[in-house]
Parts: sequence; C-alpha cells; structure tokens
Amino acid sequence: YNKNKDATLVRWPVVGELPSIFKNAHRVHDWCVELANEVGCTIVTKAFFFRIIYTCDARNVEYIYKTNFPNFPKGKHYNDAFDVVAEGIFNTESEHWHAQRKLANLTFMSKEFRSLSAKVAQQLVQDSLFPLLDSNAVEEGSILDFEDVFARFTFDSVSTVLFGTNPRTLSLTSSSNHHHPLAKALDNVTEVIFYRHVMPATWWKICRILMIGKEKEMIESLKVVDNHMTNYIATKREEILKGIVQQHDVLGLYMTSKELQENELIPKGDKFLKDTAMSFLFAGRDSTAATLAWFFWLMTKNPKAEAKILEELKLLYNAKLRNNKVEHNYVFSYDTLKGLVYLHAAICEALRMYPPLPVNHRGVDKYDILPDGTRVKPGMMILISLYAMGRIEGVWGKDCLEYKPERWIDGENGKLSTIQLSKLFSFNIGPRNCIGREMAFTQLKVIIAAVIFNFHVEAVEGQVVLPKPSVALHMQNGFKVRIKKRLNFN
Ligand code: HEM
Repeated sequence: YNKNKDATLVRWPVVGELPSIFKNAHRVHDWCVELANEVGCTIVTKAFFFRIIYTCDARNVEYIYKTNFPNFPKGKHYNDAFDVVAEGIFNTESEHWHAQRKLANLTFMSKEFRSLSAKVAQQLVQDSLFPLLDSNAVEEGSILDFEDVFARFTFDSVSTVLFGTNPRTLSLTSSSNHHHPLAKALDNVTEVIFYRHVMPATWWKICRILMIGKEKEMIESLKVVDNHMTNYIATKREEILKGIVQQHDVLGLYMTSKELQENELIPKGDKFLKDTAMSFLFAGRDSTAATLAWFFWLMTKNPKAEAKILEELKLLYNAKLRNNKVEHNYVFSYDTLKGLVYLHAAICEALRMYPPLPVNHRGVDKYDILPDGTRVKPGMMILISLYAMGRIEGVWGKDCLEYKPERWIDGENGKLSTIQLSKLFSFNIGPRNCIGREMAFTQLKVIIAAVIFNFHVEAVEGQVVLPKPSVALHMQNGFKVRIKKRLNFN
C-alpha cells in the first residue's frame, strides 16, 4: 500500500482506491492524466470484491476496440445505466447491433442525409446564430454564455436533421425557448445517467423502485421525452401517408427504410424508433456543442491559431469566391471548406485536448490478456479515458498540454498527417466508432468558419473555465464571451 496520503493514488486495505477516487471525483479527468503520467497507463483498482480496469494505453485500447472487438461488449453496467434507450444502437450487442449499425450506416452515409446536414448548419448560422451574435456585438457590455449558445444551436440542428422540425431554441425573439421542455428533459436524463455511473448500482436501482431522488426526476423527464417522440413519429407517419415528406431526415429515412422492414434482427414498432431518435439526440447534441465551446475557448487563448484560420478563410474567400468584395455576414458552404488543412487540424487539436465524450466503458466477455499484460476476466469493467489519451507526454510530446494545430500537419508536404490522424481516439476507432463523425465535422467547420470570418470572440476576463464531471465534457460555469464584429477582415 502506498502510505503517502498525498500521492496521486493511495491503496487502502479492503476499500482499495475508493478514497482516492472520492477525493478526486470533482476533477476526475485531469486526475486520469496525472495517473497516466505518474502511476501508469493501466491501473487495476480493487474495492471490496469489485475490480475496475482503468486504461489509456493506446495498445490496449486498439485491442479492445478493434483487434478483439467481440470480446469487449459494452457490458452490464453500461447497459443498465443506459436502459432508457434499451432498443437503440447504443445499448445493443452482437448481431442485433450489427443489424442496427448497417441501417444507421445506410442512412448516415447517404448523399441525401449528408447534404441535409450541411444545409441545416448553413441555414441555422444565417437565420439564428448571426442575428444573435450581431445583436450582442452592437450592445455595449453585452455578455453571452457561448456554451449555452452552442447547446441551443446543436439542439436545433440535430432536431432538424433527425425529425425535420426546428424547435428554434436559438431564436432571438423568445427567451422562453431557451428552456425547451425536450431539451430540459434530455439534460435531466443525461445528469441522472452520470449519477448512475458514480453511485453503486444497487443504490440507484432501489431508488428507481421506490421512485425517489434522482430516479424520480428520471421518470418524469422520460415522460416528457416520450411525449415528444410520440408526436414526432405521429407527424412523420402522417406526412409519409400523405406523400409530403420534403427532406431526408433520419426519422423519415428510418420509417421508410426497406432494410428496417426486412431485417428480422431490428425491432419493429415505435419503441425502437423512439429509442433510436433519443440515442441520436444524445449522441449528436452534447458532443458537438461541447466541441464548439472548448474550441472557441482555445481560440481566445491562442490568437495565433485564430489568425491562421482567418488567413486560410480569407484566401479561400478571395481566390475562389468574392475577389476582395467583403460581404456582410458571409457563410461558407461545407463543400468549399472541406479541403482546408489548418481548419481541420485546429478542430482535431481541440478534440484531442477536449474529447467531448471523455470516458468510455467496456465489459469483458471471456478471459483475456491485454497487450500490456493486464489480465481481464468476465464481468470486469474497463474504463478508457479518451481525455488522458490525448494528453500523454510519451505519445504527444513535452508540449502535449499546448494547443498546436501544426502537430496534425506533415511538415514536408503541408498535408494532414495520416500518422497523427490515426492517434485521434475522440470518435473511437474500430467497428463501433462514431457514426456521426462526418456530420460532426460538417457542422463544426460550417459554424467555426462562419463565426471566425465574421466575428471576433473575446473571453470575459477573470472567469475560470474547467471541465465538469459529466457524461459529456461540459464546462463547470459555462463560457462567458463578448462578441465583436470584424470589419474588412480585421
Ligand atoms: C464532435 C462530435 C462527436 C464526437 C466526439 C463523438 C464521439 C463518439 C464516441 C466516442 C462514440 C463511441 C461511444 C461508445 O462506444 O461508447 C460515439 C458513438 C456514436 N456516435 Fe458520436 N460523436 C460525435 C458526434 C455525433 C453525431 C453528430 C452523431 C449523430 C447524430 C453521433 C452518433 C453516434 C452514434 C449513433 C454512436 C453509436 C455507434 C455504435 O454504437 O455503433 N455522434 N460517438
């Protein structure tokens, strides 16, 4: 046992590492980095009879996600905590997951869906984000919480892409829209899911039976979510019957899918559609919003990187688009942004330092040995810190805590470095990687380019911006900014 009580990790008889875990719970992600740099990349923790493996060793992670993927399902702990989307893609395994993944791939990779996701981002920037930023830029002393702005933006964009309906929570006119009942209910559900991860399973399950505490909130929030999903599905069904579906949103594509009708492994009925829609809302909203908030925070800390992005955008604007004629509030289309190297590198660098889903879970099916020699057995829980993986000195170098988009660019040919790109784990790797990656990059590039080209974002001085312990990497106190309009590219 480590007798030094100030050590990064202290092992006690019987309770094992539990006291250290409680002591560091409020700063769990940075503690994972310290563990990796000071104790080791893989730690087997032992409390009572329960064992958890914590790892951020890339060799282990590759083995778990790719090489021996079938042996590492999500696991019972995860399946229980996410029982609210029991039939959705997040919570299925083996051949049932395969069938759903195929259906999701057909949808997300379709040309229609990709063009919809780009169109929706561009439209929302023009109709909702620009008016909000403009009004803040002219109002002296006005302060915006950028984290909240992006949470609202991505709720609107993901809802439009999923259901074909824009809830307009980013609208300037109605402040009550900021607290859309579905957005609020989803926030509550995510919070309870996080709570389920940190409380002993027997405790929260008893609370669920007794309908008390956080579990009571969960039941109430789920009713709100269910009502919204029922309405979205009913409306879509009517549109399909009347033949008036105008765009290729996910719900419409699923409800008219031949694959869904013919594949026996995919559940039929509204419960599946609801769980699927809720999983996609969870997956798409918070992750993209968190990336944007951290990205702009990094921009305020790294003006040189911001200047380089602006330079790249100016070149694009002048060379291909407008020949020096500056247009008011210009939105770049995704097609024109696709090839920009520095913009892509800047986003990868933000995702490395602030992966929006910082921790991942896996269970163990059969006895196995991980590449670093760690033995695992059935029923164990493996926790993978994607946050620590992006900050290990041995992998990223001594400057690993610095924001440097240049590290993603090959110094010889000026292109994105494939070696570096293979080290980005923020979307996971292997067969169960993020299906919304392309959609996320599309939205990120359109929004970032539009904001940087037309506005300058300043962080309100004196605020402390830190990650919050939660399922998605939110900020503890939001991110307060002042907006300035750029005039003539200055
Ligand atoms: C910056 C944005 C995003 C990041 C960093 C991200 C990251 C991830 C990660 C780490 C996983 C693996 C989770 C696990 O295995 O436990 C995942 C899975 C998934 N993501 Fe994303 N995601 C992002 C955006 C999106 C968007 C916009 C969508 C679509 C609306 C989406 C849909 C999904 C789905 C459906 C899965 C489950 C895939 C499966 O289990 O086969 N994601 N994402």
